[in-house]
Amino acid sequence: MKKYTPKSADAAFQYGIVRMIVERKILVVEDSPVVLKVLHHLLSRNPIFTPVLCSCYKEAESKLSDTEETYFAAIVDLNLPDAENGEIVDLVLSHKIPCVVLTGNFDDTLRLSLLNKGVLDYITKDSRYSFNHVIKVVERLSKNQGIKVLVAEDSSTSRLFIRILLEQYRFNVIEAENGQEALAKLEEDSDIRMLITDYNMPLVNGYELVRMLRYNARFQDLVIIGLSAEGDNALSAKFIKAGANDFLKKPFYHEEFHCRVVHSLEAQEMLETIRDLANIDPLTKLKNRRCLFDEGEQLFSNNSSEMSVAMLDLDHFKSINDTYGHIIGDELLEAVGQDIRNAFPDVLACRFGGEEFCVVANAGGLHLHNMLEGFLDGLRSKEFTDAKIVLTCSVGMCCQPKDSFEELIRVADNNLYEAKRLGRDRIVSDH
Ligand SMILES: Nc1nc2c(ncn2[C@@H]2O[C@H](COP(=O)(O)OP(=O)(O)OP(=O)(O)O)[C@@H](O)[C@H]2O)c(=O)[nH]1
Repeated sequence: MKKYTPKSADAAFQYGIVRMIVERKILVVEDSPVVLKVLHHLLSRNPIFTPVLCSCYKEAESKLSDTEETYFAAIVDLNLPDAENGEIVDLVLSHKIPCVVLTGNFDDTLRLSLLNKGVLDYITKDSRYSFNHVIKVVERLSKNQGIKVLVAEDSSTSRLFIRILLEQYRFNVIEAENGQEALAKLEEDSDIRMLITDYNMPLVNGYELVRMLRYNARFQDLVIIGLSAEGDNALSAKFIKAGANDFLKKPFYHEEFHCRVVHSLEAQEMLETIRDLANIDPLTKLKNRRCLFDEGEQLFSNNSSEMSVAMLDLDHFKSINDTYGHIIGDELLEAVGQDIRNAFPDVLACRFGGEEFCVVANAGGLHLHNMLEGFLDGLRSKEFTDAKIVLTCSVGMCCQPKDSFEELIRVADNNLYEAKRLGRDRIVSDH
């Protein structure tokens, strides 16, 4: 069974695991006040973006001359009143800022020349969806920054070309000269999210590499794109049958390259979001009961003799709901979820149901007992919400070896009832 961990920074944000927000300034150069207003509104909806608005070339030039400021990306109107021939694009690119071009009319030749210059996208202002598309491109850039891509390719020229294309989209790129080196890098660095691999490589070729990776459950979420020189028409199917997500024939046009890279990544991210939704309790942001049993059984099968389990249940929670209402009750559960994540950082901590939680440690009972004491002390000394509500919690532990994971839970649950019977706010353990 698969161990669940949120992979993307976005998922981590969504589930409240990452709290720090990094501000990213987006330069917007556009002479139409209406378009400026729309872009400002759309960008401001994402808390990490700070739009910096300019209505002409001169204003943008002056902003960019301030060397203290760094811009994450720029959205520019191609035809400005004081720079009618797209000079703004060269200005922005000369500062090495990723640039999205907005234009009033579509011109295929101009579009190609701009993309060849290194512009990320060329978008016509023909409907309100165009502006959403611009924001999507900038958001994608922001996500890409945290994504490590391994390029496995024996030709240094090709490797460099692919690196440049990926870095244009702000991916974090690492390289390997052959399949064997790629495999070693993937084994040692679990942060690599995507592999772009050539077919013809010494030692281990791209096809063998993909097959080896897909045999290993650890690499099931790795996004793989195969590359090959022109000629072998059967190769694309071969790569995809071996488990690659997509395939590109060289020489490829860089817009197609980016589309395929982003498309494959987004498909994978969607899958992970669905998995997050299936595994994380939305209120407490703790793993849910189904995840507890999946991961708990796995821990048990790896090391059943050194396993300890605790069941935690908030005391008199019904009277808190009755006194303050369910909304406040929910706020408390949310805050307790955060406290549990903080108090048990390296162990499996889940919401078992209602106001009951379960913590599973792959270690002896003493270690878990100490962590639980710390958590209960923290809870007693805290006042929740404006109503200064004090919470306590009863805990049942099972630390003696048992025949199954379910049996560990059952014994911990019995001890929890004993803790309640003895007056609550305490730990009852079998150690
Ligand atoms: N607000 C809120 N309340 C919940 C949620 N899940 C369960 N509860 C409430 O938790 C309370 C649990 O009550 P009981 O099982 O009677 O236990 P208790 O009042 O905590 O008493 P002891 O466990 O004996 O200390 C019930 O009132 C449930 O409605 C939830 O998601 N939100």
